[in-house]
Amino acid sequence: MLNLPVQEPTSARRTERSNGPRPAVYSEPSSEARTSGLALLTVATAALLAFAQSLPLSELRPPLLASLHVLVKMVGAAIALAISLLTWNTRRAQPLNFVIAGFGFFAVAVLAAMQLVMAPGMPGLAAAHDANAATVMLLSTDGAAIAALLAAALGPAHPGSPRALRAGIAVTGIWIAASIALARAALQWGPGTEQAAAYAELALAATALVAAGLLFLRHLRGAAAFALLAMAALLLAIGVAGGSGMPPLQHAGGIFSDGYKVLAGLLVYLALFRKGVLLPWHQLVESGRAVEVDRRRYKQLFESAPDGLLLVDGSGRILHANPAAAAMFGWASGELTGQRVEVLLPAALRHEHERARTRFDVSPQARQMGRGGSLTAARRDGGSFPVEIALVPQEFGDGHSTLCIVRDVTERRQLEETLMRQALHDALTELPNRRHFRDSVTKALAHAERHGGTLALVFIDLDNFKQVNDSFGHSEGDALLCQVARRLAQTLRGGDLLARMGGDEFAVLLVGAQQADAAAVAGKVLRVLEPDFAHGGQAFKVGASIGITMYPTDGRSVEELLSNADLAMYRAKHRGRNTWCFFEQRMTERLRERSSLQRELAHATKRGQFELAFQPRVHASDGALSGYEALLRWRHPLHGNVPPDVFISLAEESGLIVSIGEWVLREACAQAARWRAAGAADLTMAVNVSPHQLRHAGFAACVQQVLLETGWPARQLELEITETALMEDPREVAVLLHRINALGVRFAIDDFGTGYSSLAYLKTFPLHRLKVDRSFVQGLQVEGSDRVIAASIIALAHALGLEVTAEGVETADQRDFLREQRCDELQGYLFSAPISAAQCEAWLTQKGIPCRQSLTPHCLQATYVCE
Ligand SMILES: Nc1nc2c(ncn2[C@@H]2O[C@H](COP(=O)(O)O[C@H]3[C@@H](O)[C@H](n4cnc5c(=O)[nH]c(N)nc54)O[C@@H]3COP(=O)(O)O)[C@@H](O)[C@H]2O)c(=O)[nH]1
Repeated sequence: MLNLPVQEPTSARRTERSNGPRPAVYSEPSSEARTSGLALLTVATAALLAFAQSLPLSELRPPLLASLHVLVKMVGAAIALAISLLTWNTRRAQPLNFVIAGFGFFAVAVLAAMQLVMAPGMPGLAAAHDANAATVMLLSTDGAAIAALLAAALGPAHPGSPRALRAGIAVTGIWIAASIALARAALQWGPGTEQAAAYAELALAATALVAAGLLFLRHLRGAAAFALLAMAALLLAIGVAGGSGMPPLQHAGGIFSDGYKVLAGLLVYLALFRKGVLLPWHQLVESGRAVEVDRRRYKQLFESAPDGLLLVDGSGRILHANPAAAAMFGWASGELTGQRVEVLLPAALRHEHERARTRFDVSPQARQMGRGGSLTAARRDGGSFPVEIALVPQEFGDGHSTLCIVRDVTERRQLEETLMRQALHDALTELPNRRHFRDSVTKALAHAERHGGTLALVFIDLDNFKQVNDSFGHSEGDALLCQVARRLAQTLRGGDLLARMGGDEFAVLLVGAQQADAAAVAGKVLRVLEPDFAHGGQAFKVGASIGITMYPTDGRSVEELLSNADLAMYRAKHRGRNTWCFFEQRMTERLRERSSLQRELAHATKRGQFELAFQPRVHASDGALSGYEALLRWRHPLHGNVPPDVFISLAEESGLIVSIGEWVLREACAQAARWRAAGAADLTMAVNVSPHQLRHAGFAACVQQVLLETGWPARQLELEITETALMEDPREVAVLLHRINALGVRFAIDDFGTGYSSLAYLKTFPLHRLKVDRSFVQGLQVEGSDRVIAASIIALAHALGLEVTAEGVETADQRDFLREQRCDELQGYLFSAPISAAQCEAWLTQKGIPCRQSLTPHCLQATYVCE
């Protein structure tokens, strides 16, 4: 059986000793029944004594009577001595008032013995047999007993300090010495002191009665031992009063008087015995039982604890191991006892552990679970596993030992690793994520700063990914991202950190790289993305715009480097995508300028800084005017004309495009209505619509409202929507366009050929026109793919029942080719640049509604070269 160390730690015992005896011994349990039994016994004995007093003892012969009296006195002295010895031996378990009472009874014992020595017929003192001296001794003895009981009644019930004990001993000694001195003085007194002695006896008896009352009062307050003392004081009072005026010996009355005193002494002995011996013994038995209960409880806890518990002695030997520890380390229960604790460690760690244990033994300190990190432990079969331990130094009487609490953290460690992996890696591509990347850059920066190194951050944003995602669905998009991640990972070196920053953004950290290295990596990235990506029978083309920042020239913190790389990447996008760009300081200046422009844009409408320009569209067949495209112009008081390419994107970023777009729509329709009123009845007004406007819930209502307000016929309003905007959320957009189309409004798909539209979806939109992007038109001069593409787009549009407008027509060759391909409408500088409303009005007024008439150069005062 496992014997747990349940004794109190020596340190605890030391503390207790220094604090003196436990106060618990004074919390005497009430024992009313036993006290009443004793009271009955006392009363019975007293009654017996009273009865005995009626016996004819006085008829006994004087020597016999004297012997009997001496015997009674000897018993009394012996009891008094027993009381004082008991008190001395139990002085640590007794309260101070009882100890002082016990010391008083020592005086009683000594003085009673002297009385015996002084008795007639006893060999003894020189002054023996003197009646006065004997009376003094008797009075001193009785006085000592009564004083002792008074001390018990009035004295403090707390433990006595050594000083108080010494004082008690001194008083006792003084009392004895004073009594002897008085007895000696009494030798000089003449006869006739009997009367005074009788009064003194009566006074003592009265004092004993007072003591009895006080003791009884203390008994009533809950201390059972005082009941015995109260009864003792009462018997003493009877004894003292009964013996008053009698000669000390050879008198039957004196024997009875001393009998009461003997009885009183017995009760005092019993009271002190109960207090000093019985109660502590009961408490000892009780605490022994409690200790046993505790021992069982702790044993149960030890054995059922889910953690491994090992009690290891100072030499590293296992004293006890609980079943969980045995199971954890692959040992049978009980086998670990007696083993060295190092058997639980892999061989390679044992020596180091022994040294650490020796250091620990020199100054053992408790260690909390997991504080010292995790350790590797060994199973009996040689397998290892991670553990955390807590150490609790133990100090018992048999030397110090250590309780080791061992926890197998294998599962927790696996979970932590999984969580850590999830927290630092992208779930889709399994590449390090943004957080991981930032952490790595932070560390690399710290290292580079210390060692004067360099870093390059290559920020990669895929071109056209959004269109793929929107057109072909997210699963295709995800598959494409995984392929991109694989290709990038394969093309980079092992030491380079490739991360997915989110969406279609990737980043590479190149430690120790110079500009040339970063440029080489950017070039490699573009090359590796060049071949088509294939998934689900589809082929996708994905390019990338790459921004590069260098440490330390372009920034010194992660935030700065990342945001500058982002700026450089945007620059690359503006440069036409699929290229890379190093960060330059002026990019941040441009950013600042853009922010300030964006703030001013918010006030441009109410400050009247917006104007519309109108670019004519002509019929390809005869060059007759078919309509206008409204184009927004921002006349900035300081910056002059801000190009729409700049401010439209700012308006889109800030959301201002919704209100600005509404202003354009209203102005364009109002203007067209005025021209209509002037006779230009059949013209179409085309207005550009941003994807942000389409996403705005009130767009359809806004169009309806504008048409109502301006009176412009819905069928003569054409909303131009870019291919990309259509494909952002094709289903939602189709629903919206059908709602607006129901009003009669027509739709043109703008910049066709630059985006990624699905022909399947094109059929679902209520489209009327397709505008061929000017990038194809401008490539028509030379024989090549653009001619083929433009021709195909026109044919496709016609096949879908759409009219075709070619944008950016600048030369007659372009016009002729487009005519040949049966393009319906033409728009471009060849016919007119965008012109102001006033210029258009001047022309309309002069010519009188020239609908379906050839435009002439002079009338539009613009670069107009129509034949
Ligand atoms: N959502 C809105 N977008 C608008 C609005 N107003 C303009 N825009 C868009 O801004 C982009 C730039 O427009 P802009 O600078 O006005 O350029 C237009 C023409 O000036 C230009 N163009 C026309 N003919 C020629 C030509 O022969 N050669 C040549 N190099 N450029 C020419 O093309 C632009 C019109 O393009 P498009 O809209 O695709 O028909 C532009 O994307 C505008 O759409 C607005 O109110 N809302």
